[in-house]
Amino acid sequence: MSAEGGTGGVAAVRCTGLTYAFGRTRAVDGVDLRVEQGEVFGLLGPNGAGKTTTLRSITTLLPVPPGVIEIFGRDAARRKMAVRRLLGYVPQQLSADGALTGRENVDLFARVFDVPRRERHERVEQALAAVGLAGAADRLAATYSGGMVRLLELAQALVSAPRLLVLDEPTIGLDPIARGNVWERIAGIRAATGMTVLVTTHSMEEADQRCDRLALLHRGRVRALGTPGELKDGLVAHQGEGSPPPSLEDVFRHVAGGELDGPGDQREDQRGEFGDVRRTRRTASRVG
Ligand SMILES: Nc1ncnc2c1ncn2[C@@H]1O[C@H](COP(=O)(O)OP(=O)(O)OP(=O)(O)O)[C@@H](O)[C@H]1O
Repeated sequence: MSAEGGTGGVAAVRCTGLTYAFGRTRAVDGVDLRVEQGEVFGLLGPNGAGKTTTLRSITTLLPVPPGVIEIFGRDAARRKMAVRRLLGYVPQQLSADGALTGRENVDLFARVFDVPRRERHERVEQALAAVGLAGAADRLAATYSGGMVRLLELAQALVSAPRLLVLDEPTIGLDPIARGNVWERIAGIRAATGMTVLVTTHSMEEADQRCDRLALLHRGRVRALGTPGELKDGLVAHQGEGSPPPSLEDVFRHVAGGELDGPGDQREDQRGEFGDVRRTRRTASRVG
């Protein structure tokens, strides 16, 4: 394996020295990442670490120079439209329209993403079925629960049959059953299609159980990279045998905790919580 975890072959995502600044705020600061085809890759880190900015760069929503991001071998700057055709993106912000039915929402995405007209009907039905919403497809999205809205957004992202599904905090604000349901659907679709999944989450439990590999971002940089097991073993090696088995949360506190806990000079927006964030998307109410 290379330092970025590569095993050779074309990566689903390759970032080389990705840097992005909003004015004087350097949100992402030299990120090198390689996501292999077919894996579920988790981006973790405290609030303000640069996760969303990284995802928005990868999905071509923020401009990056040539040579910095490649998606399945296509340069994101030079071949933006070709890259967009390979992607499905579920952003943190609500992307479903409460005044439309579930089916109409998915159909809208099929049109926007240029799904060929003769395939459109079938692809919309397949996407709704894949997330378990076929039975609710004729209801207005405004009547959906928060968990159903997230599944609808997943269907919207899936309707273009992406090779890479990018999810920004897909389970935030959902109860444990709805969270499990979203992950089960993602796992099922991935098993059926071989799709690559790149996801951000604040849930250590989900990262541990659902992701093949993880990158911990802190202040715009990758501070740790590996499988959940490798990251925990690394902490054992550092602390020495005999310490209690570490959790992923322990790993993260070790990597960035000193800075997070210290008085420091951090801005409020860069102070992080490694536990579940309390903020929720309040999806259902916002749809209404
Ligand atoms: N549109 C913007 N304008 C100015 N600054 C921004 C903008 N978007 C993000 N930032 C800043 O960039 C940094 C990284 O933000 P980003 O949203 O990428 O972090 P994150 O890891 O996704 O955080 P969270 O877990 O809270 O979603 C933060 O300091 C943030 O305040």
